[in-house]
This record gives sequence, structure tokens and C-alpha cells, in this order.
Amino acid sequence: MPTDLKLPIIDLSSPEKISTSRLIRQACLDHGFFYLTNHGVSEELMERVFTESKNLFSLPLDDKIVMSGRGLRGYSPLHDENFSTATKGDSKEMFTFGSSEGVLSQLYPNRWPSQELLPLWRPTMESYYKNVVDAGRKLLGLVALALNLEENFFERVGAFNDQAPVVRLLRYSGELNSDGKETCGASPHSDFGMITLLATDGVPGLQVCRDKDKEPNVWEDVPGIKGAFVVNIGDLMERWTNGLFRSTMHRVLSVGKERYSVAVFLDPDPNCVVECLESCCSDTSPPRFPPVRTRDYFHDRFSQSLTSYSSTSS
Ligand SMILES: O=C(O)CCC(=O)C(=O)O
Ligand SMILES: [Fe+2]
Repeated sequence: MPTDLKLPIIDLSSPEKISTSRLIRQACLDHGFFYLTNHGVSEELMERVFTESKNLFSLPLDDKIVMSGRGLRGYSPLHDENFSTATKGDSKEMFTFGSSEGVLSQLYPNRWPSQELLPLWRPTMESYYKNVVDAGRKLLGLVALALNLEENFFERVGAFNDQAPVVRLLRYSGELNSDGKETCGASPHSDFGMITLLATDGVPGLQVCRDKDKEPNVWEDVPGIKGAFVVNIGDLMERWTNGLFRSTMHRVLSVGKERYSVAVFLDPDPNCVVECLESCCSDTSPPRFPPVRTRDYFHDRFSQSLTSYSSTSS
């Protein structure tokens, strides 16, 4: 039986920036995961987002399929994403959207459900986007302080802006294997970007594996805390920090119950080159990863994980 992981709780509203950034540093070194409270996104807005998400996924498949868009925006059906070659794909549906402004929105235009079908959908989601991105900006400022950088570092180097983050609504069908084997709603993976802010409906299933090299993998449950985000470090942040901050492997196990969650990926701008921070390398600890442009890195990762992406991209 997996045990609950006791993750640190970070209060984003604390005026004590330095001590908060120290707590974040420790959480990122130890777990790569923490809870975020008092983040400024109201529970009322979160509830509306979950209601609209359920409304969308409850539409007939024909109405959803017309909103498919190469995996990166719009609807992705069950089994589209797969991080493991051994399975038929994750038992989840997804809907992804981003900012309606900027270059990314021209490359990958948002797909919105029709106003006749879901009149409150777009305003609710756009409001959520704005609110979470504001929280994300504040959080990244503290992450920068945690790395002994200037608070606006990630904006200054062109990594963070209002248009690069992406929201992913998820619905896990909850189905269990008839043979009693573990079934994954989301197979084991690490997130690609800088940082992820996750809200769930309280149904369990999220688990982390703190040491992916240990066989067999040890999985620990991450229970939800009402109103709090579960935050985790992504692979590009791990690369920036030369592995100091951990992009921890996680998965969602099916528990025989439908589950909804909303992940906001604070991805770097596609043109941002991610290379080891000076403060994170030395003669004795040289850079472990070569510099990489975010766009190229994401292209490789999505090609490996998303069927709808690899079937249409070159
Ligand atoms: O739904 C969850 O709890 C986790 C989702 C997740 O890990 C992801 O979409 O990357
Ligand atoms: Fe994830």
C-alpha cells in the first residue's frame, strides 16, 4: 500500500519573501513537489472551471472531435497520450488551450466550444488562465530568489511571459483492468516545462516516485488539499538548475472512479534557450545538459508522447 507523501505547504501570500523562497528551495531539492496556498485564485473560480470542464467532456464525441488540434490545442481523445510503449495509451481525455494572443496562438490556434453549446465556457477559462498566470509570475519570482537570482530573472531572460503558459483540462475515465493489474490514467512521466500548477477534484490517484532509478519503483500518494495547488518542477527547470531542482516522475493511477483535474504548465517561451545557470555549476559540477531551445525540446518530447502530434508533424 502506498503511503501519503507529506509535502511542504508554501503560502504565496506571505510577505516574508526570503524565508518563503528558502522553503521553496528545500521543497524543490527534496521532492520537486509542494502545495501552494493563498495563491489568489478563488475557490469559486476553481469550482466554475471544474463545472465547465465536466460540461465539455460530457458533450457527444462528435462535438469534441471537431475541436481536435494536433494535440497541442483543443481536444485529445482517450489514449492519445502515451509515455509507455507497453500500453495502449492513457485512460484520459484532455482539452488544451493557451493565450489567444502572441505568436504561439497563431501557430496553434485555440479551439473553443461553440457559444451555443457552452456559453460560459470561454469567459470562465480565460479568467482562470489570467488568474493562474498571475499566481505563476509571483511563484516564479520566488523560485528565482530560491536560486539566488533576481526576482524577475525568468521574465528578463525571456522565459516567462503571459502568452507561453498552457492549460490542460483532464478527465480520467477511472476504468480498472479486469485482470486486477494497476491501470494508469496518466502513465509515469515528468512534466516538460518550468513549473506546473495542478488543481484536482479531490478524487485520489496522483502518485510520485522520488527515485526513478530504484527498482521496483516506490510510489507515494499525493492527496489533494482543497483550494491548494499541487506544484511540481518540470524538466526544463531541472536542466536550468543542473539537476539541483528535481523534476520528479509522477503518474495518475485509476481508482475505479471518474476524476477531473486541471494542470497549468508554465512553459518557457518557445524561443527561450535553456542552459545551466552559473550559480548551479562549477569546475567540480560541470553542466550535465547542453543548452536547448524550448521549441526544439518540446518538439522532441511531444513527438514521443502524443499520437496526434507525431502523426501530423514533421
Ligand atoms: O491529473 C493529475 O493529477 C496529474 C496530471 C499530470 O501529471 C499532467 O497532466 O502532466
Ligand atoms: Fe504531469
